[in-house]
Amino acid sequence: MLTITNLSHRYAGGRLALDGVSLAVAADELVCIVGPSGCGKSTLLRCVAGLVTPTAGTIGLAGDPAPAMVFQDYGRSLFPWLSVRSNVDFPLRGRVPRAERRARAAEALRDVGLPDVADRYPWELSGGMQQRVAIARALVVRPALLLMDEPFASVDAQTRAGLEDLLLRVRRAHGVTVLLVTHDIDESVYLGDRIVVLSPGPGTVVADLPSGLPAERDQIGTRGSPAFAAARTAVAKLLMTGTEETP
Ligand SMILES: Nc1ncnc2c1ncn2[C@@H]1O[C@H](COP(=O)(O)OP(=O)(O)OP(=O)(O)O)[C@@H](O)[C@H]1O
Repeated sequence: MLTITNLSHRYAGGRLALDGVSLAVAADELVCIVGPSGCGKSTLLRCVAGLVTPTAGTIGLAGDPAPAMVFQDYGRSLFPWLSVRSNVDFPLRGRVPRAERRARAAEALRDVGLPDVADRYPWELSGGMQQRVAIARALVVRPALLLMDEPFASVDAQTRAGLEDLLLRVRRAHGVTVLLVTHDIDESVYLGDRIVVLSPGPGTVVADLPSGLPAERDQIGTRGSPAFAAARTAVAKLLMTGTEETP
């Protein structure tokens, strides 16, 4: 689905943000990227989204999946002057007739568990609900690839757990491939089929680990399991030392 090869990016000011990152994501996989602040996680996602043109390396997207992106800051990514319905169907404007746009927005809002808020405005909703609207807006284009940049970092812990489970349900229901950036080790293990650990900036891939967890996850059982503890410890060590553990 996605093949990133030797990707490097230097911003105009001269700062090297990424240094030779290679990474492949198969169809239907959910891959989490973790790394210290400033290591280039957002830059990597922006390169894949086409928002930033990397200075070196290649990004291959099989089948032209036209990725959709969800940002951390839902407060700034939703349009406050548009209703929830209009926010969600916005990416379809000019591409899809109005009636179908409306139907698809309603379907996306049902997918994120918000069937009754179409006529409300984003500022009338809680932070967690707003982020669900942002996810619905990403789903409305039926993306094969969903890019998520710290999507749950701005909500409280309980809302966050709900949104994590929502993402796991949605990716299964829609067979969507997900590349998700987080600085939260536990979240990367709970959500990921694989966890890619980046070094301090400029980011390079330190390790690419399978989570080792069964596909079915739940907040209590999974997080309390020995496999979860083992994966969390492995990722934490890699983040602290920046090197792979020798057996
Ligand atoms: N538009 C820009 N112009 C110049 N430098 C930038 C720009 N955006 C990011 N950088 C720099 O590139 C480096 C990587 O930034 P990036 O936001 O990708 O890291 P990150 O891992 O996502 O950080 P965080 O976890 O703190 O969000 C940082 O040193 C940052 O200051």
